[in-house]
Amino acid sequence: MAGLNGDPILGIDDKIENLQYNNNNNSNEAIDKEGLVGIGEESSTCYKNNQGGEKDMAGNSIHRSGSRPQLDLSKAEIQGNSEERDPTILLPNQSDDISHLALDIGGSLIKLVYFSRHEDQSVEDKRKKTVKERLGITNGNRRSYPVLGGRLHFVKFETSKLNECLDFISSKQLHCGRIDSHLWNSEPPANENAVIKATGGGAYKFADLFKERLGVSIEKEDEMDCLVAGANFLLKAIRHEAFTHMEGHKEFVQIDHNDLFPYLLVNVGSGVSIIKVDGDGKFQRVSGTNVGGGTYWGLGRLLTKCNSFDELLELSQRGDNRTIDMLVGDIYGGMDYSKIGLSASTIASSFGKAISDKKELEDYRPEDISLSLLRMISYNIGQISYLNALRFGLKRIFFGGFFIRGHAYTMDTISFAVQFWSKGEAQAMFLRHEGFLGALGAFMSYQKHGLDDLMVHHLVERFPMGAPYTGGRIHGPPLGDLNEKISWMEKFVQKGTEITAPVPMAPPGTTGLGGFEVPSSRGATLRSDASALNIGVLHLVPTLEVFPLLANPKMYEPNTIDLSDHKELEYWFTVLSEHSPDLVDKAVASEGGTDDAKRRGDAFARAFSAHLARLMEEPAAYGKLGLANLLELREECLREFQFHDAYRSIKQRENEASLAVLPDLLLELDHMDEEARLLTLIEGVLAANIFDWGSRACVDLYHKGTIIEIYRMSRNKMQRPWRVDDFDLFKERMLGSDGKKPKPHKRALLFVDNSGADVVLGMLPLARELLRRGTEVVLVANSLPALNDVTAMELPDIVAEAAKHCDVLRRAAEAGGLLVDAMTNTEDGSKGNSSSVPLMVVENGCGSPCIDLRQVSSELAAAAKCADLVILEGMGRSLHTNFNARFKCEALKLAMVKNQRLAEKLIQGKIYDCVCRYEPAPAS
Ligand SMILES: CC(C)(COP(=O)(O)O)[C@@H](O)C(=O)NCCC(=O)O
Ligand SMILES: [Mn+2]
Repeated sequence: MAGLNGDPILGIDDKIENLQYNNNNNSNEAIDKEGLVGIGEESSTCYKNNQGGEKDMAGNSIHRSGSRPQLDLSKAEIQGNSEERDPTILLPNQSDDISHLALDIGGSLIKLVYFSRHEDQSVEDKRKKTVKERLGITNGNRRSYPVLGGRLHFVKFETSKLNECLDFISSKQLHCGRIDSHLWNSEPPANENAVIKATGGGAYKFADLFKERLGVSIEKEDEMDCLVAGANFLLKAIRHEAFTHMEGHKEFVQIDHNDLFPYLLVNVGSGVSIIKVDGDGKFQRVSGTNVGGGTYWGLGRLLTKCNSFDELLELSQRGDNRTIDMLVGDIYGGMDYSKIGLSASTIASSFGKAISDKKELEDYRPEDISLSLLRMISYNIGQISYLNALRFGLKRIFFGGFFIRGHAYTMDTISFAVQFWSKGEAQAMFLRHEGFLGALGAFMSYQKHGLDDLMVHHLVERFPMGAPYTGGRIHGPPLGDLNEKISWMEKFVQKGTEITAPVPMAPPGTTGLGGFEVPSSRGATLRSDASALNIGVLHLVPTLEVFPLLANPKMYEPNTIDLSDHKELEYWFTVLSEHSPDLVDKAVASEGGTDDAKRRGDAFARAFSAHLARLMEEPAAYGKLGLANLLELREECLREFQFHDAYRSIKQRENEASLAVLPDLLLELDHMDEEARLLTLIEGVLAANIFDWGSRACVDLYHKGTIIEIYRMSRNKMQRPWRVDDFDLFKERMLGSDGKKPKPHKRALLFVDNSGADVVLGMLPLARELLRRGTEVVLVANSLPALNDVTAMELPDIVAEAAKHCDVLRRAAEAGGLLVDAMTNTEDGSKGNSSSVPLMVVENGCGSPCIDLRQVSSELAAAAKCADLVILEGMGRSLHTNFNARFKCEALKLAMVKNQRLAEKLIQGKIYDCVCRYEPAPAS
């Protein structure tokens, strides 16, 4: 390569000589390697009209309790522009004492949904103020009320342990109706009139106890109303909520919000309710059956002497129902009854063999009895549901309720029945939050906290981080503060127990043949406590938006690597596990290496490995799992244990080193002609992407040489053609052909990646080139630290340093409001050079090495509106995610592949190969 290949760049060696990662000089060759009542008997049909009023079948009004406390709307005013979408509504007379806790108190479980408000940690720094002014964002589309940023938590307790639940509510002061988390530590406020919404039989049964213990009144909400409200909310607002389950295979179904109604909701509790849902608050209980979960558990207990529902389910796993059920083959001498499409293994009569067997109850294995019962009840529910779907011409049936509890075999059996009877016309679907439908619905009944308006992109589901977690079970409620978390971890370690998820049980030897056909996932993924884990914590971030430049947001899938392939999951699991000790070292060092930091580091390592193990066991536990989620999990977990920036000092060191050589690089670039310069700039971005502390291969390299040695080697390896090389196309767009000068881009969004050389010697010079051509440049950086990625908070200082050496950058930074101090210092107070195109920095809304463009910050969304070029840089942002993303404008994806397996898989290349993918704007 011309220009920087040889010596000029060597001239800067001496300036950063001391900035070695390690004093080993043998570096030169290194780069070449590498969640009922027995409703069935209840028959009242309730139809709620559009206005929210309810009538029974005779048309009588049903009392629906008013919601207290309510919002004080007096003196309410819209802040900012009332024309604007979702303006902020100021409620000056409203205190925050709105209860944000709701319960579903069932016969066996208490489900609790509560909301905790984020402590607003966002700092309105100078950069944000200026960016907001420049982009015309008045409040970032943030509705400070009624929807508040915070977290929605899902917790459950056994009803027999009601006292634990009351202690939990009390310890978190959830009954006080306060939403400010910091108040949890202060004196509980008076709550004489406090009301908690609750549904389920226990809302009646235990109302006095709640008053006695917590001083709160229980306001009962209708169970059906709640189920439907909860289901509608989930289906509209939660990504990957619904899934099908056939032959052990779980597949998420994306429901189109505009095409959700009508559907059939089958709630399988003790009894079964079948509800036709036509819209929000519009539903009818069209049928039900008294043969439900209570029947399975009741009969099962009598017949097997089991002590719990879970035990009974576990027994079924090892059962063989052929010993009890009468099969078609038993009647037809082992033959199929093919004329009417029944195979020999079809159950002709559940428990039918028991009539002819001359055996007593003791002669049957409890395992076989349990399986036979489970199949009988599941098939029956599936069949009745299908018949009701047929009655109303419905294709979609959602199953929920305590009987399902994420049990693979139950779901398979129900699915099979629906499919068999409908001949594939109707589809059985299940809900990840199925256990929490009622509680969520009760929560929704608090009038106007605005949750019903939330959209998928406002909710980020995260792994339940803080709960004591062992053996694949979450033990009790989530832990509140850090000390609780750590001390739990320590206690756990003292007990000498390993924190690992349970090893999935081996499929039983007997096959249990004898269904319509044989559901193949039988027991293989049975978890005694499955429903407790299938959900995360929902982070409500009302400011998030869909990136406006996505060509097709509905089809957009951020992840390139599909982790539903188990081999792939295993590989990345190993990569992340092996990286963990090094990460812990860095994290502990970043906090001064104190004993407290060490304890936290230890706790982090255990919590992270437990989460990884859990996901290995059930990858779809929290919805569809991609590599980006795993990488984000790691960062979230670090933050959970209060490691806010593990690579802080490394980033500083690399920034300093790179800023020291920047002037020489700029000088060199300025001596090149346009074409050579553009090539050198792109090479520079690709080469500097090698400074990646998340890649094992790269970290190994850093132990072998200085920053500059590595940088130089990397540049020397930049021979074209790169493995993906669209440079010529990009060049033509930038410089033109046949003497024709193309119009410069109006605004370019540069998604920057790592600190140090990556941003300073790679992306900033490229930004400078664009600025020079009259293109506005927006540097898009992370909101929170992740590995050694540069953040939007850090970037203005880096730009300011660089601007000291470069007029183009200085003028643009001034025009973009980045050099605020510099501007206020100018004598006439003029806002920089008005003729310069601005350079801005905006945050992307994430804290991960990857980016999911369905959920970005409002400032990025605003900045994107008039952009015509998107440049994504780095492996996380342009390969792990967004490699296949299509935009409404031109896009350039630049990265060095620093992982052999990814190189092979994605670009049929090898480690350190480069990607320069240019995609012109689609024809409009
Ligand atoms: C975490 C990363 C995506 C960061 O890469 P970057 O976006 O900084 O280019 C990358 O380092 C990575 O995929 N690391 C894990 C694979 C490995 O160690 O080989
Ligand atoms: Mn990075």
